Amino acid sequence: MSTPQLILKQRAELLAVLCGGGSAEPLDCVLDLLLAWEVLVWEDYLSIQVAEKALNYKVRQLLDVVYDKGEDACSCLLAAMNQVLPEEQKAGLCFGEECAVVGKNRPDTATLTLLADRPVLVRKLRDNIDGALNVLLTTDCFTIKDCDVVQLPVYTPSQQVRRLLDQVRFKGETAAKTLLQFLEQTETTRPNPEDKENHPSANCMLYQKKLRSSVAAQSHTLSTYGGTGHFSLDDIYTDGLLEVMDGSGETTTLGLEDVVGPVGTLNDDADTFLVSGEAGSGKSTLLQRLHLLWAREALLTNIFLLFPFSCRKLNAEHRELSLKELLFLHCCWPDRGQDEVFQFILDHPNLVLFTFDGLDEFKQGFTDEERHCCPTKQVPIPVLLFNLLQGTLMKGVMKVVTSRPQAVGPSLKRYLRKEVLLKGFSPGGIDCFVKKHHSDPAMARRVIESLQANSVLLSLCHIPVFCWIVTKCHQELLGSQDGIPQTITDVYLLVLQHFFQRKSYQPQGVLGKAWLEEHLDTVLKLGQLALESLEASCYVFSGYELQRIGLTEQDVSMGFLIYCNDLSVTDCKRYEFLHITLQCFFAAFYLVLNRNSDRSAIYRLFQPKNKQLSGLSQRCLGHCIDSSVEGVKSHVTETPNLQITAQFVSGLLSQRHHNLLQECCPTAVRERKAKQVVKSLSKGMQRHFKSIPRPVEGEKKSMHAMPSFVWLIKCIYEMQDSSIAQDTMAKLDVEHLKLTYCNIGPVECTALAYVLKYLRNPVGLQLDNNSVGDVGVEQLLPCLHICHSLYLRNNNISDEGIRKLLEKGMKCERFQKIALFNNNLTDACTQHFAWLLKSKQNFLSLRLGNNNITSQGAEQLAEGLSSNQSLQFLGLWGNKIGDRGAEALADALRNSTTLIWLSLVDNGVGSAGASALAKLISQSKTLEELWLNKNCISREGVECLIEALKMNSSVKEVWLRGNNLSPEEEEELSKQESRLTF
Ligand SMILES: Nc1ncnc2c1ncn2[C@@H]1O[C@H](COP(=O)(O)OP(=O)(O)OP(=O)(O)O)[C@@H](O)[C@H]1O
Repeated sequence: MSTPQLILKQRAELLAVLCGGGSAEPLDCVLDLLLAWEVLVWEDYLSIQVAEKALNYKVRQLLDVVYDKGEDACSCLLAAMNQVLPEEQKAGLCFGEECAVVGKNRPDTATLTLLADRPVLVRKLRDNIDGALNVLLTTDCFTIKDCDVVQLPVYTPSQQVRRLLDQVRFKGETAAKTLLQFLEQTETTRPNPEDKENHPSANCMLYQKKLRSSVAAQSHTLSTYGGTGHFSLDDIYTDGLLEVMDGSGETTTLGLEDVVGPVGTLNDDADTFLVSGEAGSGKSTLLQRLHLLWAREALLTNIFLLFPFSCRKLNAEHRELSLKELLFLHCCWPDRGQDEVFQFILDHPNLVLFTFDGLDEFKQGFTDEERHCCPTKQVPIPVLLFNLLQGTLMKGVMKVVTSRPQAVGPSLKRYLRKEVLLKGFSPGGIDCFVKKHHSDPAMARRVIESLQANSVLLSLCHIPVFCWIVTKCHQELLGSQDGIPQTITDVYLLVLQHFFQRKSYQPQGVLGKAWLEEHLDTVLKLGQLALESLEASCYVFSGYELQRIGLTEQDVSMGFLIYCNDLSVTDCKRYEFLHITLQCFFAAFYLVLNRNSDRSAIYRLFQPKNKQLSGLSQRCLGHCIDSSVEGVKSHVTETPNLQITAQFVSGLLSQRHHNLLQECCPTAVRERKAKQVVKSLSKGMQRHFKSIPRPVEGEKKSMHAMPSFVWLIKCIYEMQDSSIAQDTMAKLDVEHLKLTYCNIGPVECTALAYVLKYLRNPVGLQLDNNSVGDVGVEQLLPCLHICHSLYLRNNNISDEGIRKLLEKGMKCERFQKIALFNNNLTDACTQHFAWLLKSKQNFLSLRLGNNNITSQGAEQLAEGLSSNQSLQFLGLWGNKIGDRGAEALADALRNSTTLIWLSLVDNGVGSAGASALAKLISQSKTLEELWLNKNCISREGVECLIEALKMNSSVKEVWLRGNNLSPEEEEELSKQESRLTF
């Protein structure tokens, strides 16, 4: 194969390796060589190195320019890449035959010498840029402005040298001569820089060792278990569901190792990887696992240094710091050669990774208003963090950030390389976690059985933090006399009981009925701390703050607060709640039980957008609020925590917990607060309903849920009062309810069904692109009777979920349409659809695209279709039904008097299938559109279709793009029948 062909064939791979690490260094090195070998002339170089263009643009430009230059230039490009790329990146690439770069005569001008020696000069000058600039300045070859252009801190030292060389060339022969003379003079006195470049020095190696061992120490146990029994991360870590979405909305499941891999990349030029997930979905734990595996050299082996940061802890850093100080103070300090280690970091951004856990907890919302690119200048922490995320500072260093989705606004999204969604545990993950948690297999089995017997509880366990609580409180759970927990408030009350029980002197399981009253003082103090600090976005507390609130050592020993595992240099002990959701729970308790709270506290909680710090919080938490941040527009990241708190407030004020709370708070106060909650929920819903636009003529009245709609529904669910749900839904009048991309998992499905079942009129429920799963499907069943259509595209649903859904669906008179594109369905689900079609003679639309249905499945479906006289739309796009499947379906549909639309796109259907479909066409009086794109139908098959169309007047279009036909055949056949589209 010729070298231009080689380049063309491997274009994607070459692009990937030259852009892969996000660093421009490999491309720059290749350009240096090509300039030196005279493959590129200066104009070519300028057309590639366009300052404002992204790296991938430049690489593409290089490939195009060299390709146009022909065979020799292409050979040289491959040779240059072979020389520049590290061995592991060359695997799988073909560089063609070794190309001898023809030795050229020594150039006769200094300017040309700079080009010919460019690769060597970059290495030589890197450690002496200041010296070179000095000489150029004093000889008047350069102005101060020229020096500034070269020394922009955003450049790595190699890039600074290249800018210097470019500038010298621009200045002309005198400047070039001056630079060469300078080099000659300094040459003899310099140590060999080449060794330094490729191999980290002994000091760097030592630092790496120290960093690895401190990261390992910090990450090997799970912090939530501190004080309540230890689990090493190895013993308990269970893989969560990780997904990434590409630009076209398709999702792919990922492994931990792919979090910083290329799959799902949306922006080649960015270096920030976001892992987003709801509260307690396991983001911090995932990061901890990543850290531990790096420290053990089991993952991210190409990363030389990994610096872990917690945004929670960065909140407490009020000093202005430089990047160097941030790294060394907050992670670990080099024992030797600080400057050398830091220089190594600056020179090798592609070997460094930063992680920032919990961006949602960072006090200040992301902004890119203040640019900062100097690694040694001290600036406030937010400026440092935001510039790192944008890549203005330390371009090329990979950054992994975790956050709840609500905290990631469009301004940050622009700087994301990709977004990975963490969706909690799969059903298999729940089992695995319980087994890891209980070393006694019999106990594990009992817990799993009790979960399986209660689908509400099972749905909660998809969120790891709930799974942890449920598993941890198994004793209270299995022996509960108050019924099985239904809501997250129930689950967190279990935790409370569990912790108090541990410290009680009473025998196991007999915490007195008045247990809350007994511990009320502790609960209220913890509640006060929790609420005040939530309002101030403060999650770490000093001993002084605990004292101020009156928390004693005994209160702390209950285990709800843990020591904050902090690597940074501060001597005082600091505390945090076991998990942020527990902080929300205590805050809710305080709002509910505190007799002195101001009367509008509940209303304010349900209007987080208008949130203002209460006088109390301002007074008490002045020290928590970063003075440098005051005055900056308030950020919205605490809203999710306040929303969780509101959920708990709703739950605690529900009638179900009347007995528990009756001795702790006067009934009249509680009832007043409960009324406030109901009023707030009702008002919140009204706001949503008012936002519903008037339907355009001919279209359905439809509501696209705003983000807080699901939250309000969850609050109503926590109250467990059907009359509230009923009253709310009585006011909703829509035909279509759209909840796509709303992070709806099984827990949300439970709440949705609880409320939506009271809708007055039937509705189309659109839940595409969520994580409903089989358990979520089961949770939706109580509202299926009110759904005329159910859209569940891309939701991880398998055959078992469908079995349960259709069992109920068959009995629901109004249920007429279902869309299940892109789930995990196989032939095992088609018999259920066949029953549905047989038994429901008003069913209209069945869309099963992009699943794994083969000819067998199609045959099963055909059985149902042959006795159905209602179906109008059947979509099987992207399955594998083949000719046999197409024949079975065509046979079964021949007697249909209702079918309007049929899609068998991309199903491996050939001419035999087409000729069976031709018979369907010849008999059908209703079919209007037949979609057969991307199959393997040849001329013979199309001719059958043409013959059949002669006898049919209902069909308007037959789509045949991407079949086995030449362009000439397509042209000829479309002339014969205008309804065919190729
Ligand atoms: N992969 C996992 N394996 C085992 N346990 C897990 C896993 N993920 C989470 N957990 C459990 O759930 C708890 C909460 O998880 P974690 O703190 O990682 O969630 P998070 O998404 O960071 O929450 P938040 O957004 O509220 O800070 C952990 O302390 C641990 O007990």
